[in-house]
Amino acid sequence: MALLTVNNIKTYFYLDGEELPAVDDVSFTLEENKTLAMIGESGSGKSVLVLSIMGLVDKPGKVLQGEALYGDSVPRDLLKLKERDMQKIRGNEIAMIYQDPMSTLNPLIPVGKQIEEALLIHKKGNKKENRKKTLQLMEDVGISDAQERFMDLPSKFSGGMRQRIMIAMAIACNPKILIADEPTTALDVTIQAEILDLLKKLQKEQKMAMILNTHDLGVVKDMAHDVCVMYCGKVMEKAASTEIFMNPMNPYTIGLMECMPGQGNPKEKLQAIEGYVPHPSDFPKGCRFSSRCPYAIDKCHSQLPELVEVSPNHFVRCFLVQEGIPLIKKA
Ligand SMILES: Nc1ncnc2c1ncn2[C@@H]1O[C@H](COP(=O)(O)OP(=O)(O)OP(=O)(O)O)[C@@H](O)[C@H]1O
Repeated sequence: MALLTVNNIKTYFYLDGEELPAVDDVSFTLEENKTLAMIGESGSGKSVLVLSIMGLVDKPGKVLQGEALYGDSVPRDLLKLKERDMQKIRGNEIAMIYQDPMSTLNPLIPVGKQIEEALLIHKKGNKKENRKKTLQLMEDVGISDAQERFMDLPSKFSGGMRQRIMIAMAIACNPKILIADEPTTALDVTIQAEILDLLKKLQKEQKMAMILNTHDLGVVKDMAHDVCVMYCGKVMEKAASTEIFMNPMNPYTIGLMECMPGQGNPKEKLQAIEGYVPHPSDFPKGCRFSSRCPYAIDKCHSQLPELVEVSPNHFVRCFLVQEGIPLIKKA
């Protein structure tokens, strides 16, 4: 069942007299207890999208349109809630973790106190219960000597351990949705796997739904039930994860797959998508990927394709796919 239905969100930034479409008409559904991965290179709009849903976009940004219908029986539009009501949901029913734990953790306050604070803000229990719950949360996220480490400052912990503390804060109030924005990007590869395993375990135990922003298809394959591929503020492809990996259709998705280690002959050099993600002030006139797409035809440079359901629950934004034109790379 749908827990969050996002319809047509547009979030633009206004800088130096220019209008910058960071998130441009994005829609998706997050199912209860499921993980939806948002994948795309840096600058594709993943962070701005989740900040828009959380009501955390500040000037010069503005959410111009859309709805984020949250809840299963009587859904409420998060974008229309008063800040006071949104505060009750943020950190309580919908929690977020970021790439850099130090941007969330206060360096001057012991970690145990910070986790406890997350419970206090939402008035969860009395002092004694909260202390017990905090120690349990620390154990749950893999800090085994919780009692001894309760009063330690964040600086006493490694990057991976800080991320565990941030996860403990995020899950303290048993959120229904956890938004993880590049949660492992800043960590060593071995630690990344541990944090992802932890998120997977907690999601199952706590029956949370999760939105996972990442630029790493390996993470998507391992974690996600559903996938949205984003590029330059637009959804390029959307389907169940198994379908995306078996049958990627959009040239951008195919490009991302070709960059993924372990896809082809291990002796061969990894492919890369040529060029860079354009800045929003410089998006191509037609399909946003047309300036880098190895298959682009004339039409792709002048018209923007719609996102079309090409098979049940598989949506693709590409003229070639929609018109059945075979993808042939230009020499
Ligand atoms: N405060 C801001 N002012 C102006 N432009 C912004 C601001 N925040 C984001 N943007 C622009 O919005 C676009 C989308 O950025 P966003 O951070 O959402 O991308 P992303 O896919 O999450 O990438 P990353 O993983 O690097 O954060 C980018 O072009 C970015 O430059």
